[in-house]
Amino acid sequence: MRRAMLIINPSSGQEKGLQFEEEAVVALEKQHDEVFVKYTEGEGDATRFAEEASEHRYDTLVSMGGDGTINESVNGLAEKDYKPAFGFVPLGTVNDFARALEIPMNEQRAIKVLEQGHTKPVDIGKIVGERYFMNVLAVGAIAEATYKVTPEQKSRLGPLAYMIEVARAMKDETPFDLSIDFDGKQWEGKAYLVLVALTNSVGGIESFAEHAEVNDGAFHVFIMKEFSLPKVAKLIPDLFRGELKSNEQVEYFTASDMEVSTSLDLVVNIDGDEGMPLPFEASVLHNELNVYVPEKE
Ligand SMILES: Nc1ncnc2c1ncn2[C@@H]1O[C@H](COP(=O)(O)OP(=O)(O)OP(=O)(O)O)[C@@H](O)[C@H]1O
Repeated sequence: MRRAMLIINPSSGQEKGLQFEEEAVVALEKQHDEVFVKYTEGEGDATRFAEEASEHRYDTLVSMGGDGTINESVNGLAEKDYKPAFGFVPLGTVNDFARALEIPMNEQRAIKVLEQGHTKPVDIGKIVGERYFMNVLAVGAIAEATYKVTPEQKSRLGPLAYMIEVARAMKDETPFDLSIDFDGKQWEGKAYLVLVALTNSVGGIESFAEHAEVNDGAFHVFIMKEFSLPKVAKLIPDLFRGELKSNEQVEYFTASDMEVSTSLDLVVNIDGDEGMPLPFEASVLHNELNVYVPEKE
């Protein structure tokens, strides 16, 4: 008897979830005897539903929503003794996790991926003692600028809305003292921004950490060091060419475990949402979840 749970956030992606409910149920019924649908009403619901799916040993958990809903679902599954296979239909603005896994942005095609039933093991990030994440951690006032993006800007401009706020913040930014202990080594220096990417796609830009694989067991750490104006101009072309890690304004390394502290009162941004004050410790949970992905020919 195979059972699937389908979590829908009815408010995600301009309320597209309910529109695709029936199609998703029909797709899941191809490989499951029973499909239970749960609707979120607010923060924490997707986590609770995912915990329930793990506790009651569902074979599959599927979430339809934006990165917020997917993140909450992953938080309900990570490090549980029993974990259902996890699938999702991206309905958000940025959908970094979907981009990294090559899950189509088109809802019907994403639902087809569930029907094919092909899964692969994927890494998850853990902020020790706090929570889990799938895409990226960011530290610096530039990262904090992303909180200023309103839902209206997001639906009007998409990922560009974030870039505009970041560009605004860069104008009057000052560097901070940063210290990262990682895998028995240490990096110390002045920085404007630190990004810890678990996948290639950051802020909707798939070339950000082009070489990152979803299950390489590594964080890809990018530190934007003190920059001089003529040189900073090269950051943008390098970013879109997938060469950010070799830019001379950027320090790059990989790590599987790291502790990050700074001189300023900064808060870590976790997958686009405000997290907790520094310092924090993060580690990679290698091959933590089995996720539905398109089958490669
Ligand atoms: N029924 C609901 N009505 C309103 N908000 C909800 C409901 N259920 C969950 N939420 C809230 O929705 C948020 C998650 O939204 P999510 O990120 O999935 O979609 P989105 O905002 O459309 O996507 P994105 O952030 O990528 O644009 C959570 O903060 C959660 O509390």
